[in-house]
Parts: sequence; structure tokens; C-alpha cells
Amino acid sequence: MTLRLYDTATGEVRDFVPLAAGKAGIYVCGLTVQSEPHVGHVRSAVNFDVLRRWLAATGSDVTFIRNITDIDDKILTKAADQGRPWYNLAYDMKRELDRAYADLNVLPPTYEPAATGHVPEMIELIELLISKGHAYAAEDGSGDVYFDVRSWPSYGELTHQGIDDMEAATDADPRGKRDPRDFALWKGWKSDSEPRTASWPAPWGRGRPGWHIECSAMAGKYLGEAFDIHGGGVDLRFPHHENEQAQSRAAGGAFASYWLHNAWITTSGEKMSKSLGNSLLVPEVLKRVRGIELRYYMVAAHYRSHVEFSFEALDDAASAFQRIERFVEQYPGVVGELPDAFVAAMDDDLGTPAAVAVIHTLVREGNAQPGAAAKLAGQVRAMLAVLGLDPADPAWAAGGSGKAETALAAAMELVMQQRAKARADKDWPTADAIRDALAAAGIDVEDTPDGARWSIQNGSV
Ligand SMILES: Nc1ncnc2c1ncn2[C@@H]1O[C@H](COP(=O)(O)OP(=O)(O)OP(=O)(O)O)[C@@H](O)[C@H]1O
Ligand SMILES: [Zn+2]
Repeated sequence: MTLRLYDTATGEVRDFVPLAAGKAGIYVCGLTVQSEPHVGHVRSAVNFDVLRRWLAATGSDVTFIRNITDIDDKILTKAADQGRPWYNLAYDMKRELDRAYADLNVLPPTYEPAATGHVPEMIELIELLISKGHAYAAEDGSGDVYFDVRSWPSYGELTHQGIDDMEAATDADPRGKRDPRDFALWKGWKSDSEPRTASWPAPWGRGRPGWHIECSAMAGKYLGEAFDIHGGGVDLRFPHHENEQAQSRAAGGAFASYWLHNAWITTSGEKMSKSLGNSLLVPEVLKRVRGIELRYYMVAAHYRSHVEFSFEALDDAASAFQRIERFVEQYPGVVGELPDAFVAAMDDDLGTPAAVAVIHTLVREGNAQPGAAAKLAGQVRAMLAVLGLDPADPAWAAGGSGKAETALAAAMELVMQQRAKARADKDWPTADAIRDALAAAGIDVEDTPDGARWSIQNGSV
């Protein structure tokens, strides 16, 4: 069977044929680290994590790049409002985001480039575009550089729009532009209103990169001029992805072979968004359900379908997942083969709703036929692992705050019971060996009249 994916560039589901057999290079636009992540923000990471895991499960060697936009108008404005340096806000929000990803068992990318770490690459790309006649420094002395959309006849090809029907680009002062649709590659430093730390030297004067050029430069650096899949939220198709593709192709590369876009989490039919005031932060939602349940909620929907968020639906998803969990946990350590129906569902444009239905079918069969249950549980566990939903995956213990401690406490209870038994049997060598091994791992054991107690050396749990 062949993986087929819906390519938003062609508007069709088509066979996935990688540039190099057995390999897949994927670039996904990461977030602008300007505020705490809400549930909508992390959907893309979960959806593309499933793609990555599926490619890996079917034998591809995947290079997965997801960037961080850590310099941007919104970051500068918010940091100024909060009276702190922009890089401090960006770093804090990046840590919040990392926590949310860990809580949802999103694998760390192969590499996670930050825009501020790649300014030289962006300048080099802009210079190339200027030398090829596709970009120009604004004539109003602002220090801005724009992409010249009229110089690139294919502009609009990704989103199937003619230039004259397109909206004007809003990312720069229209006065210095040749065409209102020309978009900023470089934004000159506004010394009266922006901190100097948010600007870098460039041939056109100090400034900072525009958003679109960041992704072109970083994708090119880590995946090369041509790579397999570019992903992101559906709202990024235009202008962001159209512009990324125009720049990179105008510079001479083929850029992405396939474009995949995930749909939104909505509330009352509208995109969940901080600016609309209808957003739910990930840590808030994780007070109600576990990370694995929130991930299940997202994975059970197709990545191209909008998901209308409701606590009722979330609770239903959590209950449905618990049925699966109760079944597999009866057969720890058993891992089986992936059923054909699951493979077919995943190969059909990552058909996770059908894939999850296969899991539920096997759980029902397993509960009804005890003789076949162990084998079925192995298959269920294999499917869960592909979706990043195996309850036994240590990532779930390590992820969220407090979970590692809970897991450690449970494991220590077992160890302490074994040691207590050894002491009751007067098996002193075993009791001492356990205590010494724990000490070497940084855990002290103290025997008191009330029984043994353990503690982390120089710390507490
Ligand atoms: N409700 C949502 N559902 C799915 N993806 C979302 C949602 N909100 C934002 N995203 C995705 O998160 C990424 C970053 O979005 P961005 O930083 O532009 O935030 P935003 O859309 O302005 O939201 P907010 O207004 O809450 O800050 C984009 O790729 C976007 O597709
Ligand atoms: Zn991007």
C-alpha cells in the first residue's frame, strides 16, 4: 500500500513519492512565541507528529524541522506592554510551548531552528533575490526590502490566485512599494519605537527579517532547496506559504513537493484565537483531562476537519480513551502487528478517525473473547504507539508537571516493598544491595521505627 496525502497545492489526494526513496524531509511552521499556547496552537504540532510517526512506522527515515518565530511585531509590542525585553518574553513563551508539546507527547523535531539564530542565512537569501531582480530596497529610505511580486509570474500558484485578485500585503508601509502586494523580506529598524537589540546589521541598514523569509531560509538550510512536505495551519496558506514558495522558487530551488494544512480548533464555529477571547490555554485544559486524553481528542478527528471544541466532547473522548486504556493495560508489554484496516486508514491521507475506529473494534472484540484478548491487545498497543497514544510510553510519565513525581513514587513503592520483604526474610545482603543501588541513583533510604523512608538526596519530592 502507498501513502496518499491531500496536497493543498494541487487540491488532490495523491501518492506520496519522496525525493529520495526511504527518506522524508518535512518542514512545519512553528509558532510565534508571543503568548501562552492555547489548544488551537498545538493542534498542528499533534497532527504533524502523527504524520511523522506514520512515516517512521512505515520505514521512512524522517527529518522533521519545526521552527520558532522568536522575533516579530507582536512579540515586540507585547514585551513593550509588559515592560520587559522582547527576548525574555519569547524565551518564556517558548518554554511554555515546550511544556505543552511534552504534555501532549509531541516528539521533539530533528531540529528546531529559531529565526533569530538564522539572520545571516536570511540576509544571504535576500541578497540573492535582489541580484536576480526579484527584490528591491524600498525607495523611501525606510531600510525595508520587498519581494517584487510582478517579477515572479508564478506568484499565486500555490493558492490559485491571479495577482490582480490578491489582497495587498499588510506587513509594510505601502509608500515604498512598487505594488501593494509586494511583501517585506526585511524591515528597517525604527529607532524611535523599537529596541536596538531587535535589529541586525544588513547591507540595506539595520533591521530584522520579515516572517516569510525566515521559513524559506531555515527550510533551505536544514532540508535543502527541494524537500518533500511542507505543513502548517490552514490559515498560513496565504500569504505566508504562497510567499515562502515564491521566494524560494525565485531564488532557484524547487521547494516543497507536497503542501499539507491542518484545520482549526473552533469555538462556536470560529477559530479559537486569543484575539477573539475564546481561547483555552493548554495547562487549563490539562486540569480537566490528562495529556494523553487531550491528544486522543485531537487525533480522533481528521487533520483536515475543523474540531468544534467543547468540554462535553472532550469528556466523551477521555471516557472513550479510558476504555481502550483499561483493555491494553491488562496485557503489559505485549506488542503485535498493525491490522491491515488500520494501515489502509492511515495510508488514506492519515485517516485517523477510521484508524481509531479499528482500535475500538479490536477492544470490543478483546473484551468479548478472552481467549483472543492478548493478541488483540498487542495489536491495539501497536496502533496506539503509531498515534503517540501508548499509555505505557515513558513520555507520558516524564511529560507534565507532577507526572514524573507520581511515576517515581509508584516505582519506589514497589522497590521499598521488595526491600521490606528482604528484611522480613532476614536477607540482609539483598536489603543492603537495594539501599546501595538507590543511594547510587541519588535516593537515600532511612530505616526508622515506623518503617523505611526514602528521600532524594539534597532535595525533596
Ligand atoms: N484555533 C486554532 N486551530 C488550529 N490552529 C490554530 C488555531 N489558532 C492558531 N492556530 C495555528 O497556530 C499558528 C500560530 O498562529 P498565530 O501565532 O498566528 O496565532 P493566531 O492565529 O493569531 O492566534 P491567536 O490570536 O490566538 O494568537 C498558526 O499556524 C495557526 O494556524
Ligand atoms: Zn512558515
